[in-house]
Amino acid sequence: MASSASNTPKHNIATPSRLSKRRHQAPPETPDCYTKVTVETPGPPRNKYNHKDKCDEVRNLTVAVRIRPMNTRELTHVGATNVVQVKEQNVIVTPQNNSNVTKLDYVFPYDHVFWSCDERNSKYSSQEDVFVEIGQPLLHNAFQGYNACLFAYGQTGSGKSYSMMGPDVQNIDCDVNSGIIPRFCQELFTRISQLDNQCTASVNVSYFEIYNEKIHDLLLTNCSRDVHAPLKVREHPDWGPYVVNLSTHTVKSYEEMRKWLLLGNVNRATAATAMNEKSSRSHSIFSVELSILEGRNDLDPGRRSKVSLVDLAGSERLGNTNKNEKLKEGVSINKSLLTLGKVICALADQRKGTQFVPYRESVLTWLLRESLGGNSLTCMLATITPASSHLDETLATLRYACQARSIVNRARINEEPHDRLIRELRSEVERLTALRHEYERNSFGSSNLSIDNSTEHLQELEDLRKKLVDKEEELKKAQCNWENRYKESHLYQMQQLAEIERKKEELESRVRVMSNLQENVNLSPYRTNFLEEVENILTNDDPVMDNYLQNFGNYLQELGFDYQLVTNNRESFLHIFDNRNCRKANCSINDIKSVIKIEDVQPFFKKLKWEDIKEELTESQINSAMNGIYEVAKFLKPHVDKEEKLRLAFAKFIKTAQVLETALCNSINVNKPKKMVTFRL
Ligand SMILES: Nc1ncnc2c1ncn2[C@@H]1O[C@H](COP(=O)(O)OP(=O)(O)OP(=O)(O)O)[C@@H](O)[C@H]1O
Repeated sequence: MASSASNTPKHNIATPSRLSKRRHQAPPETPDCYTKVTVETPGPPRNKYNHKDKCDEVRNLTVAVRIRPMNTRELTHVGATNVVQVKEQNVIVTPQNNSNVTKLDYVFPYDHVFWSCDERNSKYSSQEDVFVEIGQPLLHNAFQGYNACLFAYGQTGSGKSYSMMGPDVQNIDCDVNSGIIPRFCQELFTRISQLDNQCTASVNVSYFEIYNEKIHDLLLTNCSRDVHAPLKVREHPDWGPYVVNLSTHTVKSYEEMRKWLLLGNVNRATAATAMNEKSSRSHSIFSVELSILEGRNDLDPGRRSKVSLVDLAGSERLGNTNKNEKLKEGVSINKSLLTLGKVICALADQRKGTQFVPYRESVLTWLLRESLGGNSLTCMLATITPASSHLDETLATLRYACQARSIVNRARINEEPHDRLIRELRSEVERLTALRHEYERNSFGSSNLSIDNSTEHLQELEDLRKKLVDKEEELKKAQCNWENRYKESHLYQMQQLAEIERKKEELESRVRVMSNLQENVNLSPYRTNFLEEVENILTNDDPVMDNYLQNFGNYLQELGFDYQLVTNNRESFLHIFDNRNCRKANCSINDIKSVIKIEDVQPFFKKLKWEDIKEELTESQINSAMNGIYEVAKFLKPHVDKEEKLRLAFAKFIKTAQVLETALCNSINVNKPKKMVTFRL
């Protein structure tokens, strides 16, 4: 196997692009898998970005391919051969030649190629080699403040979990076989311990899986994952998509981190499939959040980063799965991977003007949005088997991986703008200081400078000195400004907190009042503030219409009058309406005690004080008028903490307006008996 790998590729090596041009010439017996690779596999990205901007890193996705040894099943397959070879950073696929027709090789170039088929071969890449090449840069990026992501992609059983975690996911102690994740965790703490004494670092971890398009927290200790409700994805305006209520755990040592990793691995869904004895059936995402503060207090600059280590489930060909109940699982896994493929395609095509990237079509791609074409430095590890029996999947994986190399990510150092300014000024000062020293050494150390040259150098040196002094001054100012701004914002935060506390209390009292109020009393933000007082004079009890009053009411109606009984806590009144003459009168219950027979009604009426009925307002008229008052009030509202008296006066105004409104609303004719409200203007 190793020897075949080291064979020099045949002369008919052709890049996939050449092959595609000749595809129509392929003989009829060309196997299916060739025609399946319909999209032209891209060559190396022509405009490879590796441009370091002032604050941004614009970089193509780094793509690595790892080839694992053939397993027993593959070796015992009839006609099994090794069809994959490696030459420098190229993977060469040589299709099996069982006819006389000449077949063409496929050559795929990558950033890293790991040949892990035979330990005795000099090209052999161990777990450590893989970590050094693609794991350590992640750590480096994280310490600089960049988000980073590594995801393992490949066919089921091709070695993703082996590369990411190791041969046994439940025994991840760091040894020669440990995968990228345990090594990453261990080295993370080694590096933290080597940080400057002034720096403080904090590490948080989370671990979840996406299983059948549902998210499950893998770090829940006492909760059965079967009954636990799946978590949801939401989008934060600054951080992008995130998992709601996902548990995160602060870890202070590798030992603590290891415990969480092990717990997560145990919880991860595994099931036997026809392809792989203990195949991982879910996509798992292990995230490490690192915050570094360059000093002991909040004023010192800091940076944060998030590293996502993703072990994708293998793409399962449904035809190869022998259990029906696994069908749904396979479909969901394929849906995520299918969308991942679409996303990779769309992103790779961005240069050609494709705008839409279907991130939202699957949970996986939605959550990996920042890692694919966003604020992250991302690496893809594609794993393959060299066995001829899996040629078509291998070609598909290689094509995917090749295409992914065209994806461009734009990463930012995650820091506050003032931290960035201070960092940039500091590095500028350092650069200028070094330049000055260099100049001084060169100018004064060299004796054979001409007079002209030395004057020129002295002038340049002077310029440098000035520039340096200016920058140091600027840095001092920036630090001072930031300190003042911090104090100001701290004060402001405290005020806001007090205000929130006050609002909370107000809200609680509003809720209490609202739950007691009659449903026909309208509420507005200002109205509710003062309803508690009104509440005292409102009553929910209906006025009692005893027999006597009932009789009197009947008399009134016979004579063509309307009436309305109104009551408050103290006494009841009768409003009598003479609609024919557009007038009304009020009388107390005691006043009508003298009316015993219908003949007594007329003299009783004569004694009443009548007043004209003015046109009644409708409820909506009252509401719109009151809304106008409240709108004006909003503009008049005095500033918090300013002019206490004015605020008091304003509060009284609002209160009065609100009481007035309640009274007006209550005076409108509706079917229900009216409440009587007394108010002072
Ligand atoms: N580089 C390697 N060297 C030796 N053995 C390997 C290597 N890669 C994978 N294997 C072995 O191949 C088998 C399948 O590997 P692994 O479980 O990592 O595949 P996978 O891609 O994660 O599968 P799935 O998609 O089903 O999760 C395991 O027995 C593993 O030990």
